[in-house]
Parts: sequence; structure tokens; C-alpha cells
Amino acid sequence: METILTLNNLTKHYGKVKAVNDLSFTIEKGNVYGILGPNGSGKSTTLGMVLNVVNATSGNFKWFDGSDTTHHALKKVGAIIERPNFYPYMTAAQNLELVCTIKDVDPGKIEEKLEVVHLLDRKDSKFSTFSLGMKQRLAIASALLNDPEILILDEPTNGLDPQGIHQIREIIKNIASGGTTILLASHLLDEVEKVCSHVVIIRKGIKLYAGPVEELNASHGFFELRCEKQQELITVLEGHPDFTSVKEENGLVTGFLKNPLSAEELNTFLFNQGLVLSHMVKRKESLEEQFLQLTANLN
Ligand SMILES: Nc1ncnc2c1ncn2[C@@H]1O[C@H](COP(=O)(O)OP(=O)(O)OP(=O)(O)O)[C@@H](O)[C@H]1O
Repeated sequence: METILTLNNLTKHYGKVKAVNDLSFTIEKGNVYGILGPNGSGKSTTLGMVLNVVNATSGNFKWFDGSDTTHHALKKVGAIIERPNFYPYMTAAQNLELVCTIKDVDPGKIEEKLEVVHLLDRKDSKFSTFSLGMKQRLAIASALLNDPEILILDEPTNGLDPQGIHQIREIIKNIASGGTTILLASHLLDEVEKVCSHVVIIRKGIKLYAGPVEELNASHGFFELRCEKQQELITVLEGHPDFTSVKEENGLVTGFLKNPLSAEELNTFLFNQGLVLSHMVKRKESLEEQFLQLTANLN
């Protein structure tokens, strides 16, 4: 696996605010990463640090194999971390020509990149006539002009209507399928689930989970149980090696699994302990429930 970016204990404090706290993770080539967290959790600050626009308080990061200076390595990175900023009276193509001049890249790429974001037929339209979604797509085309190894996007669908959101997500997936690594920040679980292969969940600047989206989804689920001998049931479950935690609410006992366990196995086990269930349901958390559970634990 080729490593694109490594963060080591990256930390940013703004006075007393710990915007990013000891954050470490690695980005491997070819994957689509989502940094997922509620508003104010430190996503933009993290992107700002690795893009050299925010100075880290401590910790460090390394682009690629670390042999290049950050300044030089960033030439292989495409990023949109602010609202797209183009000249309204110039056309899409003219705006991209200007970007090519500034970035010193070949203007011969313009049409190809406009095609990627489905704007080729609007290349001679003025930027001022573009919808918000088209402006965002033009920004993506602009970030792609240097054929970056990695594309970084901060909340790429913010403020767009459902159709605009869908278009952007499809474009991101297409770009990824061509081999470009992607790192996007989002507060939308649904977005990360739909677009990303890997996720780093942060809250208050602290990493809660990093790994494949599907592994987060592959929780072994939980049992909802009811029994006359409620307290005994809780004690037995707490001592059972396959459960990670047990809670009780309104007479219903919920046991969360850390290993696979079938309803039959559990029922037999409990029966042998003298516990006869009046209610038993096995459920699997949706990713959303897991996300809420993860982020709620730090309240
Ligand atoms: N320039 C700054 N000066 C002071 N505090 C800041 C600054 N930038 C960010 N913060 C604080 O750092 C914390 C993390 O902010 P950040 O913008 O990185 O979060 P975020 O996850 O990107 O949220 P959002 O999606 O709302 O932008 C917040 O508490 C924020 O108020």
C-alpha cells in the first residue's frame, strides 16, 4: 500500500479551545476517506493544518513518503476548502485558464476536467450564470487541473439542493474510481456512508474511530431482552464474554455484542442459568445509531 498522508498526534489549540487533539491517522492511495464529525469538531482545522494554512500547535504530518517539503508535495494535491472563488464576469473556461496560469499547469487539461464535472457544454457561460451546484463542480474541475494524487474537499455538498448533492457525490465517486485518492470532511453520516470507503470519526477534536466504513457497519448487533429476574439477567449478561455493555431502560435490557452470538445460543445459555425470557429481539444498529452512540459517549 502506498501512503499518501500520515498524521502523527496532530494538535491545534486556539487559546483554550482544543480544536484538534492528538489526531493520528493514515491515508492510503486509492481510498475515499471521510472525516466525519458534528459542527465544530475540528474537521476544517485538520484539513487546514495538512494544507499548510493553519499552523499546528504540536504533532506533525507527512505527505507521501516524507521526502519532499510540504510546499512541494502540495503541488500533487487538489483542494477546495473554501467557497469557490471565481471571476463572475469570466466564463468557466476563462476562469480555469487563469487557474492554469497561476498553478503553472497545462491549459490543455481544461476541457477534460470540465467533462469530468459535466460542465463542458457550459464552458463558455459566465460564472455569474452558474447555480451553486455548478459553481461547486467548477471548483472541483479547477482542483483537478494538476491531476492531483489526492483531492481534498471540505463539506462538498453544503447548501446544495438534493439534485446538486447527488451530482456532486456521483462525480466524487467517478473521480475515485479513476484512482484518485479522496479526503472529504462532512458532518453528514449519510454522505460518508454513500461516498466513502473509510471514515475517521472525530468529536471535539478527538478521534473516536478510524477504519473502513463497512467495519463500522459490521457491529454484531444487540439483544433486547425482558425477564422476570431483571437484575439477575443484567448480572449474567455483564459477566458474559460476548457482550461489551449492558443497559436497562423502561424494563427492557439491552445487551451489545462484541462477538457473534445467535439468539438460540443466548436463549439456551440463559435458560440454563435459570432465566426464562418473556421477550427477546436481536437487532443490528444502523450506522447512524452507532455514530450517535460513539459521539454521545463524550458528552
Ligand atoms: N481561527 C480560529 N480561531 C479561534 N477558534 C477557532 C478558529 N477556527 C476554528 N476554531 C474553533 O475550533 C473548533 C473546531 O473548528 P473547525 O472549524 O475545525 O470544526 P469543523 O468540524 O470543521 O466544523 P464546521 O463544520 O462547523 O466548520 C471550533 O470550536 C471552532 O470554534
